[in-house]
Amino acid sequence: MPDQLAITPLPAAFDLTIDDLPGSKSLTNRALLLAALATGQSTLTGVLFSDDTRHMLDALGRLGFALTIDEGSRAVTVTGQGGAMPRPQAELHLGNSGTCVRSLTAACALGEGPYRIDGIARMRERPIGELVEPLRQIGADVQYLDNAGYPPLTVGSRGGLAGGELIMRPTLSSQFITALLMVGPCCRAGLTLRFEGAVTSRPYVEMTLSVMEAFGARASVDEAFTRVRVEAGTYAGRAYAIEPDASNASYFLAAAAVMPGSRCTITNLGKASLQGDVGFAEVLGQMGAQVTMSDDAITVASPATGQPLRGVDVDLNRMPDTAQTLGPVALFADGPTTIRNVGNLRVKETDRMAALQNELTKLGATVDVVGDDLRITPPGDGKLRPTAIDTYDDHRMAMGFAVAGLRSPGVVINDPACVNKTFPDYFDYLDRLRGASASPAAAQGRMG
Ligand SMILES: O=C(O)C1=C[C@@H](OP(=O)(O)O)[C@@H](O)[C@H](O)C1
Ligand SMILES: C=C(OP(=O)(O)O)C(=O)O
Repeated sequence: MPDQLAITPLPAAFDLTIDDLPGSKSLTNRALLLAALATGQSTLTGVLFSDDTRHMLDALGRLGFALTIDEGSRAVTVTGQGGAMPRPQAELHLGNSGTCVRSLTAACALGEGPYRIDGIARMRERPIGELVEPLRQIGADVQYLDNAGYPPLTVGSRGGLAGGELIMRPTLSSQFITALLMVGPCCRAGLTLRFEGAVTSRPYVEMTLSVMEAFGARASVDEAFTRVRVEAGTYAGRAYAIEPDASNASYFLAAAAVMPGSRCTITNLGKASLQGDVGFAEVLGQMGAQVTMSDDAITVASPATGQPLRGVDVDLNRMPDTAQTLGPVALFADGPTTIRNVGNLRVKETDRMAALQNELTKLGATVDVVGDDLRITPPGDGKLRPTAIDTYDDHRMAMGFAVAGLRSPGVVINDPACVNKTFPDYFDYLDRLRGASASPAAAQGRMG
């Protein structure tokens, strides 16, 4: 990919159905790890192949699990070892993948070790202490190799994890809870987590429990979501189909919302999804976009003729990865947009609060960060300033800001290859909108 990619505005409205969106990163990495912890073989279909999932595949290989990878048909077969780690030691390099670093730190605590876990420079700035402390309490030996509370680290245990009950105060990332839950069945006494306070990014924890149950775990949650109990037991290998990635669907749905007269449908994703990010379509709906969602399809069309997008005041704690989709959409609204309760954006691929503020400001918006909230006021004259967008090695900066360039001239994406983290073919999919922008349905302005 080039160092910079100019996004040219679409020539006309588009009408497009995407029925082959690549698989979910979150589901792929959960299913791969649970398949490895299970007894017997699992075949996963709809697998995402991107940097983050290649790190998981590579790690499982280094840990000694047998994998058969068929990238062409998006399938992976994993031979599980019933909760055992085939190799007693390994070195894992996990890039900037939070899902890998957190879940593999917990899983490696099942083996003797030491297993060494590390990532790129940014990963060494992403905290992990809120996972390490509870892991130590249930029998893991974790040593920080550089800075306390951050990778790199080594992990292992003498004879596995005891389990029992853990009190969890609010964490910066739900991935710590996910990591603990996934090893829950392999703990001698099972695992009970008691949450003191709200669980951040909660739909991801619910997703974890759903995938665990699909692989045969027994788990229960109370109605108020203050206690989760996972029984000791064994995961069972199975065939598992991975859904398309809902976070990555958000960019195409956003494009339909901002491009007058346009419509986009994503299939195999809808109300029945395990991914909280399907809720982003409803945020576009609150802004005035026309939204329909069935069990297995989502359609978003721009507001009815003559209606502008409205600014919105929304809590995105349940779907933080969509903040970088909403930010650029907010530029086209008729008033300010407030994104609330997203403080943990500061510890993701980059400091996403700062990155959003910098780049939206370059495009002409006024952006105020107040505590864990972001307030975005679009340019007063309604026109975006042509500019090169810095992406901070963060795939979602590239993907989200490219949407603005579909409507407004002069948007250039720096380092577009950063999309490889979760969506290597992103710009090819974006070109499909261009291809569909002269389609007869769109040209007739069917969406009003
Ligand atoms: O569990 C997961 O698969 C994820 C959880 C979220 O992280 P946080 O819980 O840190 O918000 C999300 O941002 C990330 O992309 C994937
Ligand atoms: C935050 C993200 O990734 P992770 O935490 O898994 O590195 C993301 O994909 O937006």
